[in-house]
Amino acid sequence: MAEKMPAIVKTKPAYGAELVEVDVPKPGPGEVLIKVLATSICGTDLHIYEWNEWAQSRIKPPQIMGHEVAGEVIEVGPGVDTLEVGDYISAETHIVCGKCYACRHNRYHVCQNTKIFGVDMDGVFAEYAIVPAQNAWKNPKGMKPEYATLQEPLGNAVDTVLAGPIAGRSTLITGAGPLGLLGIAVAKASGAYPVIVSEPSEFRRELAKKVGADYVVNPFEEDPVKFVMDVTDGAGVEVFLEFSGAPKALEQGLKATTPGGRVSLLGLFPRDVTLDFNNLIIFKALEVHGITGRHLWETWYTVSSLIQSGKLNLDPVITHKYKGFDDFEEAFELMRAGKTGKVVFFPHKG
Ligand SMILES: NC(=O)c1ccc[n+]([C@@H]2O[C@H](COP(=O)([O-])OP(=O)(O)OC[C@H]3O[C@@H](n4cnc5c(N)ncnc54)[C@H](O)[C@@H]3O)[C@@H](O)[C@H]2O)c1
Ligand SMILES: C[C@@H](O)[C@H](N)C(=O)O
Ligand SMILES: [Zn+2]
Ligand SMILES: [Zn+2]
Repeated sequence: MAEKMPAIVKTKPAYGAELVEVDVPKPGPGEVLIKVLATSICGTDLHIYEWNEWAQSRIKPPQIMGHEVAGEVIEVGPGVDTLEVGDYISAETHIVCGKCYACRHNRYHVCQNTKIFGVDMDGVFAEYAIVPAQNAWKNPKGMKPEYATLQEPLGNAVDTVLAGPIAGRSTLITGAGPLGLLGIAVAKASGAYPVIVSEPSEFRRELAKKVGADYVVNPFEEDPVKFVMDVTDGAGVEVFLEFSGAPKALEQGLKATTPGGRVSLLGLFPRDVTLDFNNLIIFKALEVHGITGRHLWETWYTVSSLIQSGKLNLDPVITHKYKGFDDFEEAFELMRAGKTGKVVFFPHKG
C-alpha cells in the first residue's frame, strides 16, 4: 500500500486549504484505517475553509479536513474487536465520553465532552483516514458510497423531521441548503403533505422541487406566511422545520405554524434572535424542539433503513461529484456561492 496520499489540509490559519501529500496514518489502539470510498462537504467544512470566527476559535492547523464518509476498513488497530478488514463503514462524527451526566442518561448527542473528527482532529478528505472504532457504523454492502457518506447529515435531517408526527401533516421547511434538501427528502419519504419550502435562491428552489417539495416560495419576493395560509386554507402548517439559520425565517415560520403545532429547529443563527415569545410560541402552545447531532445510535438505524427502502430521493440532492481532490477549490467556491446541493468526492481516481 502507498505510504503517502493526497489530502485536503487546512495548512494555515487563513482563508482556504491546500491539497498536499501526507503520510498514510497508522491506526492506534481502538482505531481503524479506512480506504475512503466517498466523502462529502458539510457546511462546517466550508466554515473551516473560510476561516470564520468559530473556526478560528476551534481549529488547530495543520489538520486534514472533512468528516462525512464511506469507506472500507483496511487495517485494524490494537484492541479493536468490533470491526474487521473488509467491513464497509460510515462514521458518527461525534466522539462522546460515555461518562458525563448526559451520556449516563443515554443522551450521547448532547455529551458535554464531545470531540468531532475533522474538527478537533484529522478528518477524512484523503485517500485513507483513521476512524475511532466506537464511531463506526457498518453499512450493507449494496449501499452506494455516495449515499453512505450522506448518512451523517441525513441524521441531522432525520432528527429534525422525525422529532414528532409527520405523515400526512402539512409542513413548512425554511432553507433548502444541503441540509434542508435532505430534510425535504426525509419529509416526503415519511408521508408529509403538503411540503412547502421557503428559499430565496432560485437554484435551490428548483432543487427543492426535484427532491419533492409540493410548493416553493421565494421569501424575498413574496410573504411566505400568506403563502402558507393560502395553501392551508388559513390553518397554518402542522409542522415547521427550520433549516436556514435566518432569524427572519424563524419568525415567519412561527407565524405560519398552526396553534398547537410542532416546531423543530436545526439551523444555527448567526446572532441572538429577538422574538415575540408570548404571541408566537406561548399563546399558540407550540411544541418546540432544538435539534443537534444524531441520537446514538437510533438515528443511524432510521437513516440506513430509509436509504435501503429506496424511498429517499437523494439523487437530485447530490449536485456535484468529483473524482479525486484536484478540483477541490472549485467545489468549495461553488458551495460558498450557494450553487450546490451536496458535493461528493471519490478520492480514488481509478
Ligand atoms: N444543529 C445541528 O446539529 C446542525 C448540524 C448541521 C448543520 N446545522 C445548521 O443547519 C443549517 C443548514 O445547513 P446547510 O448546510 O444547509 O446551510 P446553508 O447555509 O447551505 O443553507 C441555508 C439555506 O437557507 C437559505 N435562506 C437564507 N435566508 C433565508 C430565509 N430568510 N428564509 C428561507 N431560507 C433562507 C439560504 O439561501 C440557504 O439555501 C445551518 O444553519 C447549519 O449551521 C445545524
Ligand atoms: C460537525 C457537524 O458539522 C456535524 N455535521 C454534526 O452533526 O454535528
Ligand atoms: Zn457536518
Ligand atoms: Zn459524555
